[in-house]
Amino acid sequence: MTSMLQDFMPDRAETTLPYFTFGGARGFVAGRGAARPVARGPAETLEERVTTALSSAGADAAIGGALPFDRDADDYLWLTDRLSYEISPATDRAPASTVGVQAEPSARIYAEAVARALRIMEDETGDERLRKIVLARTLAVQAERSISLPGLLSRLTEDPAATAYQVALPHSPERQGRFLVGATPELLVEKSGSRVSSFPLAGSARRSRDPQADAAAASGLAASEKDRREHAMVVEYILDTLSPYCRELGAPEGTGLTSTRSMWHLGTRLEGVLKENDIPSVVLAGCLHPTPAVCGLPRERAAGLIRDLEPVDRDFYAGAVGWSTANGDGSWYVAIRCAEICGSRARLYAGAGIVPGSDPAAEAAETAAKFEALLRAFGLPSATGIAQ
Ligand SMILES: C=C(O[C@H]1C=CC=C(C(=O)O)[C@@H]1O)C(=O)O
Repeated sequence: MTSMLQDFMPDRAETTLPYFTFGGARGFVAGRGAARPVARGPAETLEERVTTALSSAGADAAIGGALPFDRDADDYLWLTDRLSYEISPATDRAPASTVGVQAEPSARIYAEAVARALRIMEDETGDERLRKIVLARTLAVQAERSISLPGLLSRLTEDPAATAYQVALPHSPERQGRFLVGATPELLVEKSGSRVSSFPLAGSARRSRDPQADAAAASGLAASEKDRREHAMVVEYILDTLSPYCRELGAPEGTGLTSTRSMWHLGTRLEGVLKENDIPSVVLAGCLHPTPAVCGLPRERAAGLIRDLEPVDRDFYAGAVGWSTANGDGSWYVAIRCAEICGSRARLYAGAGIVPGSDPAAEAAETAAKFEALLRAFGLPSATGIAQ
């Protein structure tokens, strides 16, 4: 049986799917041409593996793909001999007609896990105490037939505030032709020459179709002390992690409101100037991820608890996806608002940051709101997963 992955393996003609693709309404960057996999490994060895791969590559080559949530798990990157800039793959094709949606875990069980995390935070003292954890849940979608990736990606480009993406994931005997497809509003790190930037998001409110209710949701978020605390931890962590690489780094505009079609967020644009221009953007992404926007603080403590409290493995959700050219320039995004697609099955992921003062039911509702962009792209009702 021919897998979807085989359809775009290196030796085949440039046919359907690129190795990785990122873009929006204005166009796409895609990895094309001859390609080979970068040796796989954990975050610790990323720089060494990337340097080796690029040492034999041409000036137009690029590395792109996905870093998993777990820093000890193997990443999945491709070295392609060129990037191509393409117009959006506009298509009316519906992704698929869905036949079943199952919340895993249910919103109720998720809220219980949030309550447990809050109790842990309350009970702990000292520097190593848990200060923030991001807990996620999933929706398992079964479609009638194979899900159309161009159809899904095309629908995801409709929100100009997000970067739509599709990256190949490693396949196993049971799961051939897997992809991560999503539309993320969160830039992990971008490098252009000596300039580096990041746009961390944390702190959320669901948007409303009613303009008055929408404005109230925005001003409620801007005034929320809990959300500002949740956000500040991410900004501080990114500043601390990037500062050894930078001779200038700051947040010139401070923290403000930003929005996608379905969510309001607190966001802070960080801008810096690198000490060394040739550090690959993928290496910077490897240092930063997973930030407290998707993991927590302290990072290792939160990652361990996430493994205990979440019943479904995150795999590449909440990792990083992006591309890096031969001279190191490129863009890496936080892999959120996404679904893992494999044939006729999809698994949607959404998480929410928990800090002292969080309310379990409100966090469950927030994850439901974060599913909305993907649900809309699938043509499913936005209420799916709220009460399940
Ligand atoms: C973890 C996710 O969102 C992060 C990004 C923005 C706002 C977030 C929040 O308010 O909790 C999360 O930190 C997700 O969408 O799965």
